[in-house]
Amino acid sequence: MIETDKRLAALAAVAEVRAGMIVGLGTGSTAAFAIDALGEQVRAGLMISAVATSLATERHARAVGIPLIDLPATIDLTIDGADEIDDACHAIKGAGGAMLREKIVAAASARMLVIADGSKRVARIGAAKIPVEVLPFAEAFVAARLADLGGAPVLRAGFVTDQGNRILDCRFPVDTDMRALAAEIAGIPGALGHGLFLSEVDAAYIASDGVVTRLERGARTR
Ligand SMILES: O=C[C@H](O)[C@H](O)[C@H](O)COP(=O)(O)O
Repeated sequence: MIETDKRLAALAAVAEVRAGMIVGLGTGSTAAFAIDALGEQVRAGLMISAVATSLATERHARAVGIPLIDLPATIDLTIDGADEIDDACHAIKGAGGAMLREKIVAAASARMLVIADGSKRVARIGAAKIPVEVLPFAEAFVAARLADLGGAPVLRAGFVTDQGNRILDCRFPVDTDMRALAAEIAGIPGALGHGLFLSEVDAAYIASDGVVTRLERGARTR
């Protein structure tokens, strides 16, 4: 059922893709449904080009025939999954370790859509692990700073990002001010990116028991 919901959410987002667009392709099991659907449309004649947010997505996109380009200055529309999303379209991403490239692609995008099954929808983000990508040289230093912030960082064992870096998974107290936290993490030298997406997501398609709900963010803040 969850797989059906992931697919339905993905199809709803893919319906926003128009000919000629540059599309950002997310990473993960939900984004994979969007890549499959777009690949089908490309093979049927839809002209788009795409930017991949991970090496896995790059391989998948090539396999289904979607033409890929390097990151341009502007992307028209990005479709990506999330680990948690609230009704204001604040999200946590990065369970698959791709959040650094995902954040760059999101920032370059005129519009970003999150797709998810209903298990990802929460009243307030923060229960999911918040991953922080760290330069290996700076691992102990960044871990200590994250611990000072209350994040109880844990190294993701055996995992190396597409950029050759490590991930520290953090859990912060539930009442943490996420916007202040995002700024604090961004200010730690050696912390290269994190999974808090507080301003990037414009809308979300969330499917539960076969019904797709669309969440639309208010005024864009960036
Ligand atoms: O690094 C991984 C990405 O942020 C994914 O988009 C996120 O973890 C959701 O993945 P899934 O759709 O597999 O739950």
